[in-house]
Amino acid sequence: METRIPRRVAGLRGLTRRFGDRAVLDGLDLDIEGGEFIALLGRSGSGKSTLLRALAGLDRDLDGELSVGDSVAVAFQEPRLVPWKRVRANVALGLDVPDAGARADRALEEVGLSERADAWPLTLSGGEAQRASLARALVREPELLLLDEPFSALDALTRITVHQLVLDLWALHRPAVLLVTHDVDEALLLADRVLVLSEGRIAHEYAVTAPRPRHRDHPDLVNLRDRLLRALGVAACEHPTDPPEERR
Ligand SMILES: Nc1ncnc2c1ncn2[C@@H]1O[C@H](COP(=O)(O)OP(=O)(O)OP(=O)(O)O)[C@@H](O)[C@H]1O
Repeated sequence: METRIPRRVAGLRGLTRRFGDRAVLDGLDLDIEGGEFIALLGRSGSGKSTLLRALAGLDRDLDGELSVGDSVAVAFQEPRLVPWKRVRANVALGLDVPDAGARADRALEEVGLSERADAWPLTLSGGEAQRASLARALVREPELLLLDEPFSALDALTRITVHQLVLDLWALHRPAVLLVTHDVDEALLLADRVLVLSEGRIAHEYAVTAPRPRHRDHPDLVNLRDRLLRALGVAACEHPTDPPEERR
């Protein structure tokens, strides 16, 4: 019988990041296994982006142990496309292989953006630009894909489409994903594991085992949403006996 041995793509032990006197990350431990989809929640200023920058190798002022493979790609909240390069060239940027153009075309096809390959970034819609940014991250076939609130600027309908796209791409390429988000429902719809960052550490961790595609009314998700909101220090969902003016 074949047993799957999880492959670790990142391991952090006692990771600490100080800004002046303040330790924003304070002895944080985290392991990321190959192929798992993690969502990272935390109050504003809790250090989510700081942790992501550490994992991306963009911050060297760290104490503790940080072991991350070379194969890491990041997509940020704003797509960060180079305006004077066409979409295909943006996707292929820094890709040092002979068939970079063909790979970029394949990645653009996967995100449904083939028709915009020769467009200038400024002519893309928000959703298209975000898909180009995903193609740029995925063309590197990363073992670890870091997503820093990539959906937060999208309108609700585009967001649903891009959620599905990310799940499809994840199923196809199976990178480990660490998604930073403010949105509890987004975390529950997408991730296998939801982490809450607080006081510089992973303070809470929840496994999400509901099968995909998920619906937000699934009883497991309703229950987890309540627990997550409490962990984040937000009042849990409205109660039928609440006075009307206190309801959302
Ligand atoms: N370069 C810096 N210099 C000084 N302080 C910083 C720097 N970068 C981040 N910080 C501080 O570290 C804390 C964590 O910031 P970070 O951006 O990681 O939080 P976050 O959880 O991603 O927040 P948000 O959800 O609002 O995006 C904040 O208080 C921030 O002001």
